[in-house]
Order: sequence, then structure tokens, then C-alpha cells
Amino acid sequence: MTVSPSVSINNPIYPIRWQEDRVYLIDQTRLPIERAEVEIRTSEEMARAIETMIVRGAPAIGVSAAYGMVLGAGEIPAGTLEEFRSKLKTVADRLRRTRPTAVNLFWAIDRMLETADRTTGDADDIRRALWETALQIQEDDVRTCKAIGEHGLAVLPETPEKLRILTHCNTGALATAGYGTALGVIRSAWSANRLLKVYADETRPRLQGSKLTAWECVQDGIPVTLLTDSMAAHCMKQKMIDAVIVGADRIAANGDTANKIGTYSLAVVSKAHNVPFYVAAPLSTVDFSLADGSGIPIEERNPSEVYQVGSTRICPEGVDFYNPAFDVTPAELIAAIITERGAVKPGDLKSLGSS
Ligand SMILES: CSC[C@H]1O[C@H](OP(=O)(O)O)[C@H](O)[C@@H]1O
Repeated sequence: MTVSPSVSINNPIYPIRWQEDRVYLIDQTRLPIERAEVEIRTSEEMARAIETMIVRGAPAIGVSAAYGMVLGAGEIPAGTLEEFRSKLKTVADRLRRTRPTAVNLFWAIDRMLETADRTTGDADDIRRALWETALQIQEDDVRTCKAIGEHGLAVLPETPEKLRILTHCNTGALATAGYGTALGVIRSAWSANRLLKVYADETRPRLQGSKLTAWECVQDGIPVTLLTDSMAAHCMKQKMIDAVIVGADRIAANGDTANKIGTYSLAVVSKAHNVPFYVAAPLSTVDFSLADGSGIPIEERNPSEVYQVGSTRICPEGVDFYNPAFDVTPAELIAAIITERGAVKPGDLKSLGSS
């Protein structure tokens, strides 16, 4: 377990808060109309919160699953240590079944199981160690995001004017334990007085850009212009965009990157207009077991996300639907992958080591 200077995880826009014996999550399905918290008391409630996207975003899903393991450990009745460890693996399996693409989920669950396996003593000793590991994962993620922000600053294009950066989906504090990955780079650029404005794709069908990224920018006083998902090419043709920065849910060893649906087409359009296209992600998002992106599982979600906006149906009956939540951008379209250990060309990820 790393020992690092403490970092604050108490911030009103950070999505996850442990208090006493339960977790409080900002309900991201109610933003931006209302900032409300949902109380999570059991591992099953945490699993449902991940599946229904009350909490979402690769790193945030990992931290949430870690706390889901802590809650699950507290549910296991008295018995032998062997029974405890066996039941803990059942909790882990339930959390693994929530969402398939973000590798951070599986990375966090594996770290929690490693903690349980190496902890001696009784079940309460393991429960304590699990809570400490989950807290460490949460604090490390905020530190990681801030490091990503600083490394991102170093690779952003040097321009005579302040930067106009386009981003897709939500990769901010709400998608992490705090500060954000791609939106963390944008926050760092704003703090360094190098940013003019953010262009935020609305990001159909769940609208994380219009509902969450725009909300975070307003909270921080960062100028933000909302775009529909079809506007990027037109904006680039008019020379309105200096760079594109997006997040990631799973990066293969060669740099192929799975991210929110629409990212691949954004990368193609960026290439066509010579706009640098960056991915910002922690190393816990890199899956070195996959040689390339062809093996990344792509989540398909409920068609209702496509055929209705809020409670309003937007298409007739008798229509078929396709709702992949992610797509894969080939490494050759990515200028650099920005991590907490530096920014590298997609093919050089291995030089950074693993998380
Ligand atoms: C900081 S990574 C956030 C990443 O997760 C989002 O997906 P979802 O909202 O479905 O969890 C999107 O792909 C973001 O880039």
C-alpha cells in the first residue's frame, strides 16, 4: 500500500463519500437539476447504483466497487474464516457483473481480494483492512487525477492564444474520486490561465456532457459551450477547436482505447482536421492482458436510453434499437495518452509500468 501525502476527498462535487458504516453517492441521474445523495448501505445497493449509473465513470466505478466490497464484508455472518473468504468472493462476483467495459472495476475488486487474502487475524481484521484499502484507492485516485492534470499541461499545444478544448462525455470529478481525468487536464489548464473555453459534447444517449460536464464547469466558473454530438466537424472546419481531450474506460496494451460511444468518430474528425486528439486516464485503466482493442467488451445498454429522453418517447413503435455504450478508437488516431506517470505515444504505454 503506497504511503503518500494525504489528499482531500471532501469536496461537494466529488461523487463518493464514506461515513460511519455506509456510502453516500451523488445521484448523477438527478444532476444538473438537483444535487442529491443516495445512501448505500449494502453491497447489492452499490451494485445497483453502478448498473443504473447513479455513479458512473471508470475510476468512480472502481472506487464504488471497492466500497461495495467493504459493505459486503460487513454483511457476512459469523463463521469460519474459510466461509468468510468464500462469501467475500461471492460479493466480488456480483460487483463484477455490474458493467463490463471499465477495467477499473475489475482492477479495484482484485485489489480488495488481494487485501483479504494477505490479511491475517479474524474477519474483523479483514473488514478493517478492506476499508483501509478502499480509502487508499479513493485517495490515490484524486492524487492520480491531479498528476494527470499536470502531465496533460505539458503536452497541450503551445498557442499564442488561450486554448479552446473539446471534450466528450464526462471525465470530471463525477467520473472519478475527484478532480477528473480529461476534465482534470482542462481544470489544470484553467488554473494555469491557458484555457479560453471548453466545448462539451452533449453525449447522447445519457447526456453526460450536457448534464454533468457542463455542471462541473459551471461549478468551477470555467466557460463552457454545449455542442450536440454532430457539431464537432463543423467546429473544427471553422478552426474553433485547438485540441480534443477524452477519457477512457479500457485501454489495450497497444493504446487502442474504449471510451464513450462517439469517441471514435470524434477521433476520425480530429485527424481529418489535424486537431490533436488526446486520451487522459490513470494506469489502472490500461489492460495489458489485451494486445489490442479487439478484445475489449463493449457494454450494450437498455434501448430505452435511445428511444426516450427523460420520460418522452422520441420514436414510433415498431423500431429496432442498438445501444452500445462505448466504441474503440485505434491507437493511430491518438496523439498521446496522458497518465499519472507522464504522457506517452500510445505504443509506449509499457514504458510507464503497470498500476
Ligand atoms: C474518467 S473516465 C470516464 C468515462 O466513463 C464514461 O462512461 P460512463 O458514463 O458510461 O460510465 C465515459 O466513457 C468517460 O470517458
